Amino acid sequence: MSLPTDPAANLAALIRCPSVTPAEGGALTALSGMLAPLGFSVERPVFIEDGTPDVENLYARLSGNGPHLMFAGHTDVVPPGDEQAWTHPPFAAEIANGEMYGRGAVDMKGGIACFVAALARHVAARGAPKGSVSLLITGDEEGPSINGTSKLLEWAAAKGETWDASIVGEPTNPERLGDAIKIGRRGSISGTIVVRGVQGHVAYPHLADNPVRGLVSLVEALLHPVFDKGTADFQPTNLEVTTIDVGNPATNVIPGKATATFNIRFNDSWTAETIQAEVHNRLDRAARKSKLRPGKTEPVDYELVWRGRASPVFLTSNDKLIRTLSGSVEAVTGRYPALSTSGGTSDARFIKDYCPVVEFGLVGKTMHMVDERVPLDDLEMLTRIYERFLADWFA
Ligand SMILES: N[C@@H](CCC[C@H](NC(=O)CCC(=O)O)C(=O)O)C(=O)O
Ligand SMILES: [Zn+2]
Ligand SMILES: [Zn+2]
Repeated sequence: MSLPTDPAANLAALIRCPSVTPAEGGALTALSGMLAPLGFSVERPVFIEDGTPDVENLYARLSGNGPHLMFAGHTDVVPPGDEQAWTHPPFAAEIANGEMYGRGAVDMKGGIACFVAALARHVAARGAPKGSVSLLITGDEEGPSINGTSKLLEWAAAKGETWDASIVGEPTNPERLGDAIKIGRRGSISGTIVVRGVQGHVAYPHLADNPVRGLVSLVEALLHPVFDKGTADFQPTNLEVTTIDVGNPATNVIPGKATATFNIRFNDSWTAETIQAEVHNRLDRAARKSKLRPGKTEPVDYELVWRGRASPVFLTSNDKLIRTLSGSVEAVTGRYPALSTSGGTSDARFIKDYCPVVEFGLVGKTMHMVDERVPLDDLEMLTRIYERFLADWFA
């Protein structure tokens, strides 16, 4: 039986599966077909929760004597957007000028394709790894992330699975392969402020209470001063207001209600609880200020609703894992990668509760864009990095 040693062939098969989140789209079936000849046992649990789409996931395991390495990632992809705007169709895996085009090429079917190719080459050259390898692949990373990695980890752990280390194949390099591995991520939390006023006539403001005035004071208090200036390991905390909604079509009516939603990316000077407390303090102080509400003595009538689950900030401190992966990257690219914690959250935030986790994948420049694409040379180089890592880790 032929082994899936060619990362470009693996990736083409995956891209041709239109697995726009939360659809499986055939991608997990294609992946199962690649893993079976390598001796993996494959399970595909579906997780469900009210109010969220059902999602199919994959857990594949190759058992051996020695440490257990988990490769984690996702086969779901973001929608292609305007398909006419693509130079090559988003689910065709066409190659032009040495690059393969397609949704998921770098985020992150490409990482999965390379890891499978690396495993296949390892098995072909050296036989089965001197330990256990599992692939923990979700179809719910680009979606709500409710029926994906977190439930898959719980499900596998409940069956007695334990892991010694994990590598996540998300794109981590800003410009060139070898730029950076990710050893942590900032936390994330979102909230909505609802300000209630009194609706009335614009020409009779003393009879009304404009909630927009109150909301502006509250939002200003969240934007200044900055939360911190960054830490040794992380970028500064940033808060972005993502939408302000009043929905008032009339120009002569003071509205009765105004809302603002924000998202905070916080570093390790905070926890979800301490950043929430800071936000509450700032809002309470600002609610008592009357600068924008002359004549009003009562505080702004507001409610703060936290949305969804907070993502925790985390930093991996396992030197052996970081040094092994960095060494494998250097051995193939000639460059020692920076240890980065920049960017958004990833499913590593769930894995860190089970074992040390680091991330390394392709160059992320075109992820989520029209014409997402990957140089074939990068696929080959990432495969060699993963193959080297497998050899180094199990050594
Ligand atoms: N949909 C999920 C998580 C959203 C995760 C998203 N992460 C990225 O965009 C990764 C980009 C990078 O690697 O820097 C985010 O940070 O928002 C959820 O809703 O929880
Ligand atoms: Zn991704
Ligand atoms: Zn993504």
